[in-house]
Amino acid sequence: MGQVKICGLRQAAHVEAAVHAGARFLGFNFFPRSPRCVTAAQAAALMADVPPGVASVGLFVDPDDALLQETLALAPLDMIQLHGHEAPARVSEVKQLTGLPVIKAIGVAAPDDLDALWDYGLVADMLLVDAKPPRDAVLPGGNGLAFDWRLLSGRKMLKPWLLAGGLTAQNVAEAIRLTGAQGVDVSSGVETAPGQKDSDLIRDFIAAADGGT
Ligand SMILES: O=C(O)c1ccccc1N[C@@H]1O[C@H](COP(=O)(O)O)[C@@H](O)[C@H]1O
Repeated sequence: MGQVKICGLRQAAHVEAAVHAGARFLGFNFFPRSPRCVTAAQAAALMADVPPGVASVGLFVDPDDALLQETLALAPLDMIQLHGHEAPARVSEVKQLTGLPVIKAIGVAAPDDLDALWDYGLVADMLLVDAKPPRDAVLPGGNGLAFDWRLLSGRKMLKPWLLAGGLTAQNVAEAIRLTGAQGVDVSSGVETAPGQKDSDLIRDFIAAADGGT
């Protein structure tokens, strides 16, 4: 089975659905402007029954040290996802500060955006290749937008990576086929409205991703 990350979880029933369906990563969103945002205490409660072998990932956008430390004091995350404009040096700092592996999200819209995959591959533990958000977007991710997956075809990566951006149960197998991704990450595609996850959509997505890998 390929690796699936279900991001932006806010309810225990959806955590359970994701775990039972075989998700390897669960994403908890700490970006205040997101409709998927949770507090550290809420994330801690959601993580309480997550079994070993399933990683709890904290999603942050340009976090300062205090936010990272305060969140980790309550929620024992396994990994940090950085989804803002963090420079490579900040990725290294966050790794050192938290002692946790870091997933760095890279927005892709055109071939020029691909150079960053190499630069961040030198410092991050895992890469997350997402669609670049539109200029006027409120959210730097989680917009349900895909990019031209053919840009990644045959691309050598320095680190393990997840494909994200506009993935759904309907398109994930094709996305995996075109990019060679060994893992995928989804938020909007398993929701009925922004921030409203759906257990059936989570199960359908994981089954479809499994069929594609
Ligand atoms: O989901 C959010 O609200 C979000 C907010 C800020 C940064 C990143 C966010 N989500 C990440 O974006 C990918 C792609 O989302 P989608 O499937 O296209 O909706 C998602 O998997 C999250 O990792």
